[in-house]
Amino acid sequence: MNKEISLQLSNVNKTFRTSSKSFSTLRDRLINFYKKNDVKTIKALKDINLEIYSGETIGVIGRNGSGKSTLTKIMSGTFIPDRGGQVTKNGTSLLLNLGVGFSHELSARENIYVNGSTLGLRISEIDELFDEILEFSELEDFKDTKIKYFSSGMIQRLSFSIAIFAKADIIFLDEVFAVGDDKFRKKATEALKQNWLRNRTSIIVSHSIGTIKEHCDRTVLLHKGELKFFGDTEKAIALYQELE
Ligand SMILES: Nc1ncnc2c1ncn2[C@@H]1O[C@H](COP(=O)(O)OP(=O)(O)OP(=O)(O)O)[C@@H](O)[C@H]1O
Repeated sequence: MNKEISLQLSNVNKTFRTSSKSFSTLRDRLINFYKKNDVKTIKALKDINLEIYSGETIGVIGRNGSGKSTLTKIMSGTFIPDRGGQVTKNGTSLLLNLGVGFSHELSARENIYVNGSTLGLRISEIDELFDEILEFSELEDFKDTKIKYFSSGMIQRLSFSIAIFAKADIIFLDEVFAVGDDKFRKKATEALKQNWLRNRTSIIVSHSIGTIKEHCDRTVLLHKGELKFFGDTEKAIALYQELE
């Protein structure tokens, strides 16, 4: 079978520079004028090379600070790699960040339209999906309430309910499996499987080994910014557990 490449990373490095001189007020600035500025360099990703094929579900695991979110942001285009690195994508992509991009002064109804548009849906498509989105979120009684009055769980549910209808060829799911309460979580996981994991290329970042084991065809193991392993999910998990 001829596999089509969905996403390819070549020589990807990511360096962050942080400065100790970060003052929010003029007073701070004056008091600390003569203080030495310690610039720290963090190599969050070191020479990453990988290929992901169309339709695969890929897991990304690693300990805190190993570079998982940085890798996802590079793959989705939120961050650019250091010079010399290359990310090649076949199709459109979407980084699912629950609740990000919502306006708290707008109602659930208005946010469905605004957020749906940013996720690639046309207004006429949102018109058609509107009732389904609202029903899925179980927030029908709050459709005209400003979301500043919502709990964080309600906002996540609304955000998730829009995202499952989003249009993209590749989706990045950074810790989205913990959405809502137990009952909603089960329903959300099933919807993700139906809408995304079965049909498209998906990259799942999670600290939940159960989630990775359940969904991922292959898994990336990151350790201190390095790609320690990429392949069989069971093997990646075993290696990850040896790290601890
Ligand atoms: N915007 C940033 N500016 C400076 N340093 C950053 C930035 N983002 C990440 N880092 C650093 O890069 C390294 C990798 O961070 P990253 O968030 O990718 O790790 P992670 O594996 O997703 O961690 P976690 O499991 O805790 O979410 C860390 O040392 C972190 O401090």
